[in-house]
Order: sequence, then C-alpha cells, then structure tokens
Amino acid sequence: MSSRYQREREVALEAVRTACLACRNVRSAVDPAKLDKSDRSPVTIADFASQAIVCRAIRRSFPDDPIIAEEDAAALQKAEMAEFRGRIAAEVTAVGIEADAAQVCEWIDEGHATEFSPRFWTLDPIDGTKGFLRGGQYAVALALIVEGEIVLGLLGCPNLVFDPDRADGPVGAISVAERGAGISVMAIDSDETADVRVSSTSETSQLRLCESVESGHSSHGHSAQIAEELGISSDPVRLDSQAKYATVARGEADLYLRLPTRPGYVERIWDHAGGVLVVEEAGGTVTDVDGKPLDFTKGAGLSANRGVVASNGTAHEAVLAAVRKAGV
Ligand SMILES: Nc1ncnc2c1ncn2[C@@H]1O[C@H](COP(=O)(O)O)[C@@H](O)[C@H]1OP(=O)(O)O
Ligand SMILES: [Mg+2]
Repeated sequence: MSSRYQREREVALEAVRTACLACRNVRSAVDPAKLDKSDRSPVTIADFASQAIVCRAIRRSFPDDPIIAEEDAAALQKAEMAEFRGRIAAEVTAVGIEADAAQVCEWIDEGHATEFSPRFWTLDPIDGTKGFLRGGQYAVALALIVEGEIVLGLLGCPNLVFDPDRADGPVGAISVAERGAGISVMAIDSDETADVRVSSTSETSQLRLCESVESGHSSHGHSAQIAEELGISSDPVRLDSQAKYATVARGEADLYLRLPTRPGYVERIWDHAGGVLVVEEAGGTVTDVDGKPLDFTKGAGLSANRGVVASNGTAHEAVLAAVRKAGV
C-alpha cells in the first residue's frame, strides 16, 4: 500500500495502541460492581489517560497541528482533584510514558482546538463511555483532516474480536485507513494484520443492521420502520461506539444507521471522522440521512448534516429511499 502519510500513520497507530492498553488497564483494575455506583471516575481516568497519551504523541511529532479532542483538563485543576490527577498520571506511566499530574494535564489540553483549520487532528479518547462501563464495545478514535478531507482514520477497539470468523480468537482490533491507500486491521496484542472489505449484500431484505445501544443516541423507532420498509426481518445488532463503523467495514454488518432523536442535535466530528474513512476505504459509503457527504469544515460539530447512514455502498441508495419514506 503506497502511503502519503506514512509518518502520521506510524505515530497515530502507536499512540492509539498505547491508549487502548491504558483503557484496558483501567477497565480491568476496577471492580465492575463499584463502577455502577461510582461517579464515572474510573471511566474518566481512562478518558483522560487516553487523551494525554494520544495528544502527547501528536504534539511531539507534529508540533504545529491543532487537535480537536473531546476532553479538557479544566475540571482536573481543582484542589480536590489532586488524587484523581495522580491516578491518571499513574495510568499513563503504567503504559511506559513517565509523567506527573501537571504534565498529563498539559498533554490533555493540547486537544483544546475547536475551529476548523487546513490541517488538524480530531480525537475521541474513549468513544462509547457507556459501552466501556458495561464491559462492551468502546473505541479510541483518531483522524487527520486535511483541507476538509479525512486522510487518516484510526479506530482502536479493545473489546472487538480481531477476526469475526474466530469468535474465540484474539480480542482487540485497530482499524487503520488512509485515503486512497486502503484499510488494514491490526491486532492490539500481536503483529497479526488482516485486509478487510465491506459485504457485497445488495438484497435489501438481507441487510444486517447495526445501531446504538442507547435509544437516546439514535432513534430505534425510525430504524425499525426503515428495516420494515427494506423487508429486513432480522433484529438489529446494537453496540456502542464507532465499533459500528468497524463492523460495517469488515462485512460483519451491512448498514449502520444513526438517526436523529431530536431536531437540532449536532453530531461531534470526533464521533465519526475515524469511522467514516474506515468504512469508505473498505469500499463502503457514508452520508448523512439526507444523502449529503459529512462536512468536516465546520469546526467541532457536523452542523451541516443530520444523522449518519454508513453502508456497504451497494445498498446505499435503497436505504436512503427508505430513510426518506420513514420521515426521518
Ligand atoms: N442525542 C444524541 N444523539 C446522537 N449522539 C449522541 C447524543 N447524545 C450523546 N451522543 C453521543 O453519542 C456517542 C456514543 O454513541 P453510541 O451510542 O454510538 O455509542 C457519544 O459520543 C455521545 O456523546 P457524549 O460524549 O456526550 O456522551
Ligand atoms: Mg464519543
């Protein structure tokens, strides 16, 4: 695969892999029973550690690139957060990056950009917080956007089986896509690599649909209507995070619907940029519910778009027609 962004890819892959390891450490170190009762602090530690790791890596290699990331360190600066800051620093140190609390806060705040620029990165340090808490799917999602076009997209999915045909095989998959250069999926814990491609399903009744677990993030009512319109009788697969894009990219699902639950909700770029390129480079198509391409020139929000439809490409027009019919 010829690569125009070889160095960016290497830096991004190493950073996402390390962030995935930190997320896993936090997840396995905490008693899940305690997580239910707590104030989200364990997940917050992983969010912050992941953002610190990835922002540090980008800043060291590409000092001039702005980063639009989900978290910031403002809430960490309070005196009563001292222990918490220390725990984040300990998690970053545990994956081989020695850091104190102040340093970690500085790295987190490298992700403070909000405005569009000709070249920038966007990061969701943990996409799918609820999946992370449930022990389900979550993703470290990173993308590089140049002149409004996603040129690199990475999804680190620590809980996704590497090979869908080996359910008891290795767990943990990082999808790495570069525009025009294709997509590879790498195991988190080994050198194993796989080429993937979207499905070729064109018969709409056979489409395997995936959507959010949370009905507050995507209208399950509308997706049931769309499925009926397409003649789909199988139940949708529900999973958290951009792992949905990864499953469409490797042909495990044919369609991901993200349908607005209320007028005016603006999707965040870090919730989609990585996943969009992963699906496109695997041969699929991504638009909003009106069939328009997602517009990454508006800053942190996808304010020119409504919802998302990601498909294997073959079925895209038929799906958009059903979306229109459902009155989304
Ligand atoms: N009303 C909404 N519509 C769409 N996405 C939402 C909505 N509210 C929150 N989200 C975002 O959906 C993402 C998770 O989506 P999924 O259901 O696919 O796992 C999170 O980043 C979450 O943002 P937040 O970071 O504010 O929680
Ligand atoms: Mg998110």
